Parts: sequence; structure tokens; C-alpha cells
Amino acid sequence: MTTQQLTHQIKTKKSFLCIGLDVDLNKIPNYLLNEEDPIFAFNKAIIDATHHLAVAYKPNTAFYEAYGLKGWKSLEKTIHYLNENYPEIYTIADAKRGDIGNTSKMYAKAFLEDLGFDSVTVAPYMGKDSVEPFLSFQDKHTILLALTSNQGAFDFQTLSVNNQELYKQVLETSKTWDNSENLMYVVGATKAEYLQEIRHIIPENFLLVPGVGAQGGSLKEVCKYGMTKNIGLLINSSRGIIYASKERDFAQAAVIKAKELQQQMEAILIHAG
Ligand SMILES: O=C(O)c1cc(=O)[nH]c(=O)n1[C@@H]1O[C@H](COP(=O)(O)O)[C@@H](O)[C@H]1O
Repeated sequence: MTTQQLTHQIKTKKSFLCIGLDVDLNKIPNYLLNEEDPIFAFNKAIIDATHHLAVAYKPNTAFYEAYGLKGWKSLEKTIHYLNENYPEIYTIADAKRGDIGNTSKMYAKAFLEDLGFDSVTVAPYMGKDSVEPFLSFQDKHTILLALTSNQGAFDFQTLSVNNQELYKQVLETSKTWDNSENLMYVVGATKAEYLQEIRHIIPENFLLVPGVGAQGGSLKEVCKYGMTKNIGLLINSSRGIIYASKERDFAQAAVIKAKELQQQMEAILIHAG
């Protein structure tokens, strides 16, 4: 999917919500465990109920890999279900990959070609030749970790290297890489106060912003400093939406939580003009 198509969907739905499909079998309703594929059954119910409120879904691959071959099959069924039934939806494989070029090429093929996701999250630590294989795919995005939502972000990302914080060097340097127009960046919602400076370096690129909901980040603050004229934001919430109820009404409870965020987004979009 192109960035223009994503922006068009955002404007049509008046939403820039991304729902995280981080499925933990201990947290889903017990009755679903009798299904042949409980993870897919859960995802299908969440997607069918919320697709009009969200523009993107982000399965975090850890939650699938943890269940071995069965989990990978659930991931494959989920992405195929989205691509076949809701082709307008933007899909993110949250896999946080990155390795020597020869290996990154295979990671990129796995997520962007074989599974058919629109984008994949990638760690920048191994540098240019570890990221460029992901960037070479047309109409696909590579979502580079810039300033993450967790406390450990302060261990390395904010350290000063040559008088500049490391995450800013990631932003500056990645702009020089081949096909850098295919880059998006992760900035945690818990780090909203950094967004003004981040936008000085990357005024246009889309940001994937996790950390509202369960991690306590503020949607308003993120939008105040991070929004661009093409919106430029995908705000992710996982646990806050998909685990709103552990009962048979879990999908309807997810709708209520997703709608709360979508309505706040609609108000922000109207205010922004
Ligand atoms: O890349 C991510 O999506 C990500 C980056 C980051 O800095 N912080 C972060 O929480 N995430 C992911 O975003 C999701 C957040 O989930 P909730 O805290 O349940 O909304 C999880 O899948 C995390 O792995």
C-alpha cells in the first residue's frame, strides 16, 4: 500500500487507529480455546467488529512465534484474512528484525512477500546494509525503531554520540539510505515531548506510535507535536482494546474501546482542519 492510500483511508474513516493483535491464550475468553484455531478465531472476531474504526492492524509476531508452528499458521491465516476481506486495511508485521544484509533480505521476503504484510518493524542497530534490503520493496514500508516507549529507551537511544542523541542520528542517517521514502519510524506515545524535535528532522514520514492505553501515553500530546498535514500518525493500542472483556462480549467491548479512541481522533482531525 502507498502512503497516499493510507492517508486517504485515514481521511475517509476519520481514524488513524492501529489495533495491536497481541494474542495471549491466557487472556482470551475460555470458550474460544475449544476452537480449532483459537488465535485466529479471536483475531477474526476482533477484526470483523472493529475494521470500520481502525486503519491498521499490527500483529506482534512474538505472540505467534511463542506457540510454534500453530502460532505461525494463525499469523498466516490472520494476514490472509485481512488481505482478502479488508484490502484497504494497512498491515504491520511487528517483528523487529534486522541482520546482515544477506539475512535481512530473507526476513524482508518472509514478511513483505511470503506473508504479504504492507510493512515490518526493523531495528536500526546494525545499520544501512541491514535495513536497505527491507526498503527495496515497492509500495511497502519499513518501520524503523527510533525512540521506543519503554524505560530502556534511555539506556542507549537518548545517549549523546558526537553531540547528538543516538535516536536523532538514526533519523538523520536513515534519510540518506536507498529508498528512504519507504521509511516510517516508531516513537513511543510515552515520549510525546520529544516529537517537536523529531518533526524538525523528519517532517513528513509516518510515525507508528505505540504506548497509548496500557502504557499510559497521551493521544492529545502525541497529536499536538507529531501530526503533519497528511496526518503522519498511526496510533497503536493492543491490550487496551483487545482485552477489554474476557467474556463472550469481548469483540463488542473492543468496539467500545476502539470507538473511544476513534472519536477522540475524529475530534482532533476536525480541530486540525
Ligand atoms: O514496535 C512497536 O510496535 C512497539 C515499540 C515500542 O516502542 N513500544 C511498544 O509497545 N511496541 C509494541 O506495541 C504494542 C503495545 O501494546 P499495548 O501496550 O498493549 O498497547 C506491543 O506489541 C509492543 O511490542
